[in-house]
Amino acid sequence: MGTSDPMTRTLADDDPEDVHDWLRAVATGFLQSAVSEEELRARAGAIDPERTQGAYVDGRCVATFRTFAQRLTLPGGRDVPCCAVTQVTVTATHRRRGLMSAMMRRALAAAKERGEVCASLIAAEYPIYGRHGFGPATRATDFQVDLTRAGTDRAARAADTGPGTGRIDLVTPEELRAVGPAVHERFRALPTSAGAIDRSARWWLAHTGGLRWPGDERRDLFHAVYRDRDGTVQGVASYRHDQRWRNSVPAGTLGVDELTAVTAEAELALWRYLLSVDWTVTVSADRRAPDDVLPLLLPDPRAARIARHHDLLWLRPLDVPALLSARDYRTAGNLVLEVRDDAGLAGGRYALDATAQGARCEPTTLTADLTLSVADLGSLCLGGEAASRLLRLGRLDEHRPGAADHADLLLGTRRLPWCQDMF
Ligand SMILES: CC(=O)SCCNC(=O)CCNC(=O)[C@H](O)C(C)(C)COP(=O)(O)OP(=O)(O)OC[C@H]1O[C@@H](n2cnc3c(N)ncnc32)[C@H](O)[C@@H]1OP(=O)(O)O
Repeated sequence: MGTSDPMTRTLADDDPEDVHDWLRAVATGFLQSAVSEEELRARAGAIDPERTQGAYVDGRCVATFRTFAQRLTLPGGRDVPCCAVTQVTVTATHRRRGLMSAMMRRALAAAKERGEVCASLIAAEYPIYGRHGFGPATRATDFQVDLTRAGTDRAARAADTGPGTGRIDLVTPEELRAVGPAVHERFRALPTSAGAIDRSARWWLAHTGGLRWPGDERRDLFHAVYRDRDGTVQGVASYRHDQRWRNSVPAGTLGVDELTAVTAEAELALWRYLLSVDWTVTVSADRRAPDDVLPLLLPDPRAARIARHHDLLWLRPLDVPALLSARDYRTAGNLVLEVRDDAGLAGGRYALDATAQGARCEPTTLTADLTLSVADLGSLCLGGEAASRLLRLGRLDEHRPGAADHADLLLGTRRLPWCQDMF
């Protein structure tokens, strides 16, 4: 067994075996025992060697860390470049020696250098990333709808989308690949889509079964689209069905994998469709917005049980002026924030001037209204957390009475920020 200290490096540009070794280490880090050659080939396509770090001991990869370029939608519908962090693993033999922290520091510095406005990730466990300046910025709700209690009309026409409106069509994976990306891009640009992230061509390929490997447990999805009266696709939904029966009676669960709608009409029509599929007693819908309309669509909203309510997207501001200038605010107003950042990446005092025409945020010497950590700014910046709640916890310092309430008025959003995609 080697005794040398781990050496951290980015992957080689021109060596597929280097990438494959790294992917095997990711699998080990995530406690997956074996990876097929086919899976290695399929996964390798996502990897940009320059943005991928590995730590090596005697030539063996013991820690992994990867980032990729992402676009994040802010309140108001504009998006900013973001550094998405993923596949962070340290093999059990080498954990708690600072390997992850060292790779994180390097990745955040590189992101700042590239001009990425913040970093994002989905945290496996809550306590890992706060110390690196990440705060939970969006939450998601997993609903389980008991159709036997919901009071919905099971005999109604499945695709009844209402008088004179559009229609639901089931489409093939290839058809979804053709129409889905444009719907999602339009969705991302809506003023109410804060927290949405872009989907690559690879994302659509994986979602529609174009990237598979043996042992992949993803079940085949059905894809439905909503077309409005003019034939324009305004929403898409993908779902699976477990086809369960008990004593000759349907006992199935329809699992909603995703639902993205550009119009309210499309959103309602797609939900009505998903709630009406025969052989179904339970509709499960994971990672929905906490303020999704789903429960209120049911005559008995309590039939939509909340199975889980959890943090999803975590954000780490890297460029406070760029982040706060690009979003819209609920009302006009001024706020001076003192941001503490132990890593020295985004700290400083910043003046925000929000108007109906747009916002400006720049470094200032004015007296601060609030002092907060960069991680708490990550939680507040999309409007998914309240400054007044953090104040009650003693996590913010208020230098002007009412400043936290004023921050809530400015930063709060009509709809909660929401990200339904895992990465
Ligand atoms: C975005 C994503 O990819 S999420 C996936 C994260 N990966 C996993 O969960 C896979 C299993 N776990 C692991 O691979 C590792 O334990 C990691 C990646 C979570 C941490 O890697 P390590 O190299 O052990 O972390 P590192 O030594 O840098 O820890 C830094 C600090 O964070 C703390 N920390 C690390 N992991 C955890 C955790 N799971 N819970 C609580 N604290 C933690 C450490 O105790 C340490 O604190 P200290 O500086 O006060 O001593």
